[in-house]
Amino acid sequence: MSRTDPNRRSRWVIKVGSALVTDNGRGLDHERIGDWVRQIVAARAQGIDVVLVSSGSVAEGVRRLGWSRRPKALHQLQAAASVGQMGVVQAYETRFQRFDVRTGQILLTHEDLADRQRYLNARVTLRALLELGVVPVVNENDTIATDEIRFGDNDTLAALVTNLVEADQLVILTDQAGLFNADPRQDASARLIRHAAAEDEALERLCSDAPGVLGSGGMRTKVVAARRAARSGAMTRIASGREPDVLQRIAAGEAVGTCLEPSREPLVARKQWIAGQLQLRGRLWLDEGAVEVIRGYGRSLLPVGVTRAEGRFRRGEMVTCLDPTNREIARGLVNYDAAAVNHIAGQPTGRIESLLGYLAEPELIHRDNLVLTDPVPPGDD
Ligand SMILES: Nc1ncnc2c1ncn2[C@@H]1O[C@H](COP(=O)(O)OP(=O)(O)O)[C@@H](O)[C@H]1O
Ligand SMILES: N[C@@H](CCC(=O)OP(=O)(O)O)C(=O)O
Repeated sequence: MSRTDPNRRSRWVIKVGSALVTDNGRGLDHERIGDWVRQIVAARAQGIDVVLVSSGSVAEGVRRLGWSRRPKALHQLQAAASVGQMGVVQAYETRFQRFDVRTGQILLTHEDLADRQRYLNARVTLRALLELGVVPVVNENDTIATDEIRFGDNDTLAALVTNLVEADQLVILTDQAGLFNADPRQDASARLIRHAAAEDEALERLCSDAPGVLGSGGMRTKVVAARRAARSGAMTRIASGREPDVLQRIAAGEAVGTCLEPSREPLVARKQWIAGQLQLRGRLWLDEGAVEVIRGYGRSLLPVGVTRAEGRFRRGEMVTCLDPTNREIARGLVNYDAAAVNHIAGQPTGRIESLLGYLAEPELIHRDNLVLTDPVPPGDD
């Protein structure tokens, strides 16, 4: 479902930082985790689907291994992440279980989101989890990511996940009340910024480079994350995870923390984002019926409405959709490669599996991934 669908539940990505999750390195803060879980369960009942991005694996691993401080060597960080991640996911799973809500672990690397195929796979999995009512718990796959390919901080990862699932809002919970006009650790007179434009590059200059002892990005990566999230039209909220009922108050519309708003209207942002993502790799010709349901009702494109395909595109790449008179009506990310599309063109969805031997998706292009081309006024072509 796209952001414009009136029946759509809203979607938040909630990121929680290491210091919060591990009570400043003392160990997983089960009580606080339980409190966020309670609020997430309440938010879901109000129509908000949540993807959780949680840090804490390294900090918790360091503690479990009995080390006195965060190591510098990558192999030690990776070992700590491997040990600590067990505790992080277990803590969420245990708490959600009390509300009869399932969780699913997703560990991502930079490459998973840079490579189109893997990007699409991650997206499909996350969407499937949300449709099943599961709360995905995401972290970077620290155990295999090397220095060159690491996100390094979960603020960046959370922003990319926000774009990936087209979330309406990215909520970054941290150990400060929000973004201040100077680092409150260094300047006691620093004031909280309540509202700003996410694209405002001057915000970065307000952030000191130093993260907390346990965090890795500091405030700068949060501000940059807000800018990234704004590219797909999402708003970012930076707030304290220690504030009572913080998530519920945000859901109720209260001005908690710092609100970083995208300047562009979400649909415009979303269109530009899809269009800016990829090059056109192929063309699909649609029959009149498909043109009508896509234009008129914003439906997904099914194989039955396609007459033929041209180009050497792969799954996940962008194709243009043409009407029988060669006029472009939409662009979108296709779920099958060119050979497969030509094989299933004109066929009902129920036959995909027997024709190809597998079913990647029931749609050729899901409506979430389909951007209508502005209609050409009569006589204007
Ligand atoms: N302008 C600022 N406003 C708020 N915090 C700031 C600012 N500049 C730097 N910081 C620092 O960023 C820290 C939060 O970043 P970090 O430790 O990485 O948190 P997290 O673990 O939640 O990701 C704060 O504790 C604060 O000291
Ligand atoms: N993947 C790492 C994330 C480190 C990180 O970004 O921490 P933070 O700046 O506290 O969100 C971990 O789980 O320890």
